[in-house]
Amino acid sequence: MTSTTAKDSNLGLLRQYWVLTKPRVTQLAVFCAVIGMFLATPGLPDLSKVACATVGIWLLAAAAFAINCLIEQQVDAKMLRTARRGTAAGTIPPTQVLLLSGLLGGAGMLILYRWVNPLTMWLTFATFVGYAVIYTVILKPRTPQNIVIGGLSGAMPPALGWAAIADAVPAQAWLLVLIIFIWTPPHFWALALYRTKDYASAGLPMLPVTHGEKFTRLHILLYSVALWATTLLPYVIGMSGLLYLALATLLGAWFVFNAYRLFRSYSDELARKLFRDSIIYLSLLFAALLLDHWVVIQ
Ligand code: HEM
Ligand SMILES: CC(C)=CCC/C(C)=C/CC/C(C)=C/COP(=O)(O)OP(=O)(O)O
Repeated sequence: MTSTTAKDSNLGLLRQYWVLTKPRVTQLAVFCAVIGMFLATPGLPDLSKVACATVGIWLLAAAAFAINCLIEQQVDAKMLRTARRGTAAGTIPPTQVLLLSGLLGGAGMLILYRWVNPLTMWLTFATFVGYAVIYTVILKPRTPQNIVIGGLSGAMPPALGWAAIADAVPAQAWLLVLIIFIWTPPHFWALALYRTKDYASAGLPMLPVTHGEKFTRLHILLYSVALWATTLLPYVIGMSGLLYLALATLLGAWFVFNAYRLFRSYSDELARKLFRDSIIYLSLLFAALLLDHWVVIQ
């Protein structure tokens, strides 16, 4: 092998490890955690704590995703979307994934314990167990409510961020958790609709597989309306101002309109669009919380 091809294949392998950590999901989850950190205090938070908490939460999330890929290697191999993962394709040995997760997770726990606080470490560890064990092993193969109940772990990032700065998780932080919790079903079921065949062939009881496409579209719409209402609560309880209220109202109207379009008539294209929009929606909603917070500080 020439040195260029050796370098290329090393890069290829590194990329395969990187993919196991589901980097884009982690980015948005960590973004929500960081917003939690900035909202946790009236002024600017201690930036070195923000940096350590961000790295610690990132590392534990990456470890959780790698473990999920390891546990699901056979299921992933049956689905088009996931079959290329190194764990599913058999190009990365399980022992290496365990080692990688142990190292990332261990480093994350240490950073959170030593430079953030034990509360954040334990909450992030509980989130790790909630996702990698309770969701992946217990709920996902058993019930179409898997992503609703398991969604609690995915919704935790703002509470983790808040705990990192305030060393406590007050009601305002739990409200942000509730928003992501209610956002998760439309986010996931939109994807599950255009990937129904994949999930059916892997034997996973996702809602469109067990209850059909129409029932799923209705539930996406109902959750989207509930989400719109829930996102107004930060203003109602006085944690955000009029700027947030205006932005959340507009974003909610846009998201519900898209969910309604999908409810009225189904196409894979519309479902794919709603899935993509769900990510843009959550990113902008959390950005709006921060923007509003800063306007209040000025
Ligand atoms: C139980 C809860 C959740 C489930 C079941 C779920 C499911 C999924 C799935 C299956 C994908 C893969 C799409 C693909 O491969 O094309 C995905 C993508 C994504 N999810 Fe979620 N998700 C959940 C929660 C979350 C949370 C809490 C966040 C962030 C706060 C998030 C952010 C994202 C992002 C950014 C992507 C896009 C990844 C990409 O484009 O590569 N998800 N989600
Ligand atoms: C410790 C810590 C902060 C953990 C992160 C928790 C978190 C953000 C979970 C999100 C849940 C998620 C992306 C599930 C993906 O579904 P899936 O696993 O069923 O997707 P797949 O079919 O692509 O494997």
